[in-house]
Amino acid sequence: MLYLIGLGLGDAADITVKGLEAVRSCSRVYLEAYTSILTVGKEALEEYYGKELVLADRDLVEQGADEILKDADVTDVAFLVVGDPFGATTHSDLVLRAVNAGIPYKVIHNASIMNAVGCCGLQLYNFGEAVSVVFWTETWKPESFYDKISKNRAAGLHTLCLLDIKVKEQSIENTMRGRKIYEPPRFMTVSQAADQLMQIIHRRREEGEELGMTEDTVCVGVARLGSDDQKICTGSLRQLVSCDLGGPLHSLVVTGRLHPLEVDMLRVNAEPDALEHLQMIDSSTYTS
Ligand SMILES: C[S@@+](CC[C@H](N)C(=O)[O-])C[C@H]1O[C@@H](n2cnc3c(N)ncnc32)[C@H](O)[C@@H]1O
Repeated sequence: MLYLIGLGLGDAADITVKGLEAVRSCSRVYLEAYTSILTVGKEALEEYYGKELVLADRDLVEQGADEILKDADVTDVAFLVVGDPFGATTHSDLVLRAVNAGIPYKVIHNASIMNAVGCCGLQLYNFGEAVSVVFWTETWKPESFYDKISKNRAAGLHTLCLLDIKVKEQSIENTMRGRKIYEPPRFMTVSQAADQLMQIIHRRREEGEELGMTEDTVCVGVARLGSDDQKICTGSLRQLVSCDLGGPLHSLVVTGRLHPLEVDMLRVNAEPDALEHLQMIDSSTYTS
């Protein structure tokens, strides 16, 4: 049996009882290590589970799936995913490979950033399509996430922006020379994502485009949701450029039309200036 087990968002103890029992019964346990991270590392999980874990990077999952599935028809193998196994990244490829190989599989769910983000006070029903914000380079500055946010906002919907994670990346030079030297891991912060959005807004304003959001749009930055030191900060996009929410992982929410209850909830974690702004919002007409 292949078990896909969600680990939740906080620390080692966030695994469900059902998940923990499955982990302990498996002969091999893989920890997916490239789409999300917990605030604790592999060793802390090993100690808590009483089980050795094999780190599964992108190469292993995408090119070495046969190794993960080996003998899973006669023995139990676990594939651990931070959050929920089907939250944001679906790992459908691994499931389809198991199905095609006649290997039974079972999913043990857990909290995901896709639903935990509700703790910021916005109603999950009012979210549109989630987007990914990637690190810009000198020569590659994609803006498609802004267009999706604008589309959501035009429909009155909020947008969850998942922020880039770069692990086991190589510089172009090292790749070209065939050297296996990796860059240190990087995790995009709320401040960096807000800054990229501000740059898009400025550029599009100069081009005379009608804007889907502005520097004054109310946004929420969240960090390390589910952990003891989670942070939530509500402010205008401009304010979030200078916020420091600490270590990874971060997500940014761009609000759409706000319900009065959502405004009340947003006030709980609002920056002082944003508080004034929120007080002025007439939720039925809010669009800025
Ligand atoms: C591919 S998604 C996460 C998928 C994961 N399986 C889940 O269900 O949560 C990874 C992104 O989610 C966001 N994220 C994940 N965990 C988070 C947390 N605890 N706090 C804030 N953002 C988080 C970050 O933006 C991160 O880059």
